[in-house]
Amino acid sequence: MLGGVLCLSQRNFMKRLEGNNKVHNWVDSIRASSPTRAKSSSQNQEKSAWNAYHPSALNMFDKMISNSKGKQIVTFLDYDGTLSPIVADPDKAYMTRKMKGTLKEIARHFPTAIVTGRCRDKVYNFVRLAKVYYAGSHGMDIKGPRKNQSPKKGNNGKTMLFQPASQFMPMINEVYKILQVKTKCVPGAMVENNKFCLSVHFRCVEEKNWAPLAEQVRLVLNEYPKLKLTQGRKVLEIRPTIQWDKGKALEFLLQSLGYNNSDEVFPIYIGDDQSDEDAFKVLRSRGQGIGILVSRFPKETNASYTLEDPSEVEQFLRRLVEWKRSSIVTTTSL
Ligand SMILES: O=P(O)(O)OC[C@H]1O[C@H](O[C@H]2O[C@H](CO)[C@@H](O)[C@H](O)[C@H]2O)[C@H](O)[C@@H](O)[C@@H]1O
Repeated sequence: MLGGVLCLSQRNFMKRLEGNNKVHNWVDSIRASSPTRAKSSSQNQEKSAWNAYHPSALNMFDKMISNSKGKQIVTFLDYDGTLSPIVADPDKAYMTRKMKGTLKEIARHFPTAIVTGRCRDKVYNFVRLAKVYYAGSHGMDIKGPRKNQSPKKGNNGKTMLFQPASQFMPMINEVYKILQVKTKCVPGAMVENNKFCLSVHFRCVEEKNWAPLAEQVRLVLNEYPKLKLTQGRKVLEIRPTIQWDKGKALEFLLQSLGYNNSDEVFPIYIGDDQSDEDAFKVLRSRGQGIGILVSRFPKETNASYTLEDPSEVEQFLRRLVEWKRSSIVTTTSL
């Protein structure tokens, strides 16, 4: 009996320890995903070493274009931190006017999809471009081209909806309500409902309260084994445990565009966050196109190239448009 009681308390102790470790790992990874380091000379060296493996996509533009020769470029763009700068209020993450104009041109010249953790409707309200395909909720809510539609024809207004996690919507709504109540006591905490996933925002929470907030999230998630947690830039993201992510969404969109197992396509995926790594991995394993990480700081990544911030993303996209325009002029004047 005594042995049994000891075992139980030992088990409880181990469980608590496991819980504490989980919370600390999440908090560490939130910290790592948004580094704010001042530039010292050793950090400059670290950055140069990193850039040797992940050079600037602006510097490598000509090489990249020559690799895409004869292939259809398709652009995949993350939203927050890629097309729009990171801001404290997620409802105010607007693109600059310049970015919006460039994005419009990109979508005119190349099949283009926005792949985001956001709710699809919300991101559409920020972007408002009909020619773009939208994959919201980390790819779990895709408004994309009709299967095997001819890629040359664009979306023609004909789209289809793919929602592989639709059965989780009631659960997500339930957890959203619970988390709203449970996180009320943490000043600055905010929960965002992204339809098939949730975001718990840490950006406006004092760092000393990060662990208590993460602990609230852990306690709620304990009751929902069919949901899992991932980390982003000062955010914890709660999603269904289905095998679906931005990488799968990218493959799905390529297939829908008629480029399944095709050599004729050159996908360019640009993103800044952990969730974009799934897409970079897919491109690497297919040996196709390029992944571009948006980051000012060295980070472990599966992307080949880098850009520092959304303003460099805009420059890169503009060069792509200019190159396309000039290649059209050259072809028509031949
Ligand atoms: O896949 P993404 O488009 O990058 O979406 C990921 C999360 O982006 C948003 O949060 C991030 O941007 C906010 C606005 O700049 C910022 O306040 C927050 O700290 C960042 O994590 C969005 O609000 C989340 O729902 C997305 O999961």
